Amino acid sequence: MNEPSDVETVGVVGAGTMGHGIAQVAATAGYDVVMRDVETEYVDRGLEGIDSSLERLAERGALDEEPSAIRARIEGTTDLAALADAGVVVEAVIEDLEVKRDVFTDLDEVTDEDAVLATNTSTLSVTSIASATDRADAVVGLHFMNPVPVMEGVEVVVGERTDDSTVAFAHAFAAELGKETWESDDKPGFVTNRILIPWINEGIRAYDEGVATRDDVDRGMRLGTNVPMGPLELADHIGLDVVLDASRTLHEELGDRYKPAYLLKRKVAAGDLGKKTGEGFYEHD
Ligand SMILES: NC(=O)c1ccc[n+]([C@@H]2O[C@H](COP(=O)([O-])OP(=O)(O)OC[C@H]3O[C@@H](n4cnc5c(N)ncnc54)[C@H](O)[C@@H]3O)[C@@H](O)[C@H]2O)c1
Repeated sequence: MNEPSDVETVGVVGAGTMGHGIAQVAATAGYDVVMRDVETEYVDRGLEGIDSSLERLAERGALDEEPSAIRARIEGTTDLAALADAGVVVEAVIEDLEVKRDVFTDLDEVTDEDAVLATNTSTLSVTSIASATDRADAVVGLHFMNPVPVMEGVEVVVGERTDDSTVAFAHAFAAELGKETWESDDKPGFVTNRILIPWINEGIRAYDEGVATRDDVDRGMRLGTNVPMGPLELADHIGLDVVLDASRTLHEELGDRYKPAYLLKRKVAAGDLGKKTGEGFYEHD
């Protein structure tokens, strides 16, 4: 098993909202990073996201290095074999168990046997993902929060077969990235999404059922409970498709109190996914 301090290269699979954020914080912490997505277009979009985030952080004086120096440590690719030298790989592809299991089977083949394989899943079973490999002891959940460069916490999720040394690695690696951690057993939604997802769905229902306007649902929760974002703003920020996938898993595993809101399903069916498509509950530039 690797120690985070021995790791030189971090692999990231998926260059979307979370993947490119994870690549950015790993490079900022000094690691070389290989970020892989399925199409060049998605890789390029992820790299552009990193460029603009690094520029913003530099303007605020939040970086110890020039953005270009950090950026030079990140290689974007569509080639899975480019992850061969990674000491740890964090998977952040879409929230679909079969897609994630396929990715882990591939990672098991291409990476060194000492490499730790982590999943950023929001709600899926780490144990089911790990069982697609021959190294379930070295598979762990590393659940980063969005936006990754800003949020301080990472949830470490312990699967049925995750070895204690892998859990220790996960905490230490997150600390190397400047994050604080907490630990959750491999139960649907872990700590955060088990509680957050029904909160978001209830906010969508309150809006849909005319309890208050969109803005007042969010304003009410911001001003009334001191959260930084109301449920509808937060849903746009996360991605309505991601919220719906998480809701469906929780509903399936935990019953009716986790049923996805009707309006959430309608927005996703219309392709209005929030910030990433420019329209969700709000319009975004
Ligand atoms: N968005 C959030 O707020 C948030 C927070 C925590 C965790 N997560 C979890 O992180 C994961 C990614 O979510 P996201 O919001 O970044 O989604 P996203 O849709 O922004 O990005 C997913 C990316 O994965 C890529 N992809 C799909 N199959 C792939 C494959 N086989 N190999 C490589 N890339 C592949 C897609 O092309 C896309 O670019 C999900 O499991 C999600 O539940 C999301």
